[in-house]
Amino acid sequence: MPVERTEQRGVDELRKYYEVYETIGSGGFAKVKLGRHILTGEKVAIKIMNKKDLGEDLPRVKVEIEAMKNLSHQHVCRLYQVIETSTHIFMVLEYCPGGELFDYIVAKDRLSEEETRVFFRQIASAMAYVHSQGYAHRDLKPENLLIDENRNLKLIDFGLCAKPKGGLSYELMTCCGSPAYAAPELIQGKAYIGSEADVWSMGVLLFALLCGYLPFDDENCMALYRKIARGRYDNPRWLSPGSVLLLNQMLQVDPKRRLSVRQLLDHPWVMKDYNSPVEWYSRQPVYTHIQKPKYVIDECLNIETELTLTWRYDQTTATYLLLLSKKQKGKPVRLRPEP
Ligand SMILES: COc1cc(O)cc(Nc2ccc(C(=O)Nc3ccc4c(c3)C[NH2+]CC4)cc2)c1
Repeated sequence: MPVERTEQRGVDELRKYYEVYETIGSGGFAKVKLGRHILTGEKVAIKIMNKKDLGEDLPRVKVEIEAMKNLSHQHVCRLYQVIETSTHIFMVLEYCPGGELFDYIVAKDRLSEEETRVFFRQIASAMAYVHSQGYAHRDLKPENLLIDENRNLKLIDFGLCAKPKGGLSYELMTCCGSPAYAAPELIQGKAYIGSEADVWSMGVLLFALLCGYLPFDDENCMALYRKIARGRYDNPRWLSPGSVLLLNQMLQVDPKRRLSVRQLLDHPWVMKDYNSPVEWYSRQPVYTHIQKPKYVIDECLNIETELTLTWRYDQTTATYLLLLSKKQKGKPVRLRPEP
């Protein structure tokens, strides 16, 4: 079978369930296209990966898909369906029409402390949840935070996440993520704790939101590494004393002196104007097993069977989750009429 016909078969499988429109994002070995789920009419984002382009990145994709199957949270982009053919892997994801937080910051130059606090509380909520599930994200940056239709943030791209077998207190060695947001211990190749490295990245992100530029920056990679390892940066004059203090507590070179995510949740700066800690529990827990109603198979025998359904991330999962999403948005919960 010629390659192009095999490749076309891969895309045909996708088109059984989704209309596919323009490219809305691309990076590395994948591109993301806008799509529409035919059965429910709901818009989705479809991450398209050609296996022959993936090469040694294929394990990263598998890591991310497994992670996404265990993560369901109001500030984490939802995975609806995975379609794998001989040539492609398609990840059908929650659609976030506001695009990247990165572009939002650039468009506004920098954000006010009040607006930053709204976004930062959502980031802390997502990270506390991800850590509670035993994962470290390891690539936190404004490009990996999308804005949904209600101006809420959604964390994306778990391709570099880690779930140490012994739990998050176990040390990691892999150096990964984007240098400007990477913690000193990570870029120095030391053994590090994923959640502690994530807090450093959150500090760099908080600085970028409040200032509109990076605390550690240099075109030369080695010069950048030296600045991060030294941990010295200037606070612009418009930062409040509360912001300066919080940044200092997060951008501690020694990870043991750094704030934890849990300490962030009720930090005075985070609580200001809200007077309540960040809610990090998931409002949409992922039931790994959906309990079907018990059936009495045979009155005489009165055999009760519990049919449990596991998420297969197939068309059924996508249809169920997209109908649930429609219901949560107050839209009529019905399938689109046959064309
Ligand atoms: C877990 O979620 C993931 C994981 C992953 O590996 C990648 C993604 N990538 C996405 C990228 C973009 C979008 C998205 O919806 N982008 C989008 C949608 C609409 C518009 C834009 C971007 C930008 N211009 C305005 C219109 C969704 C997921 C997620």
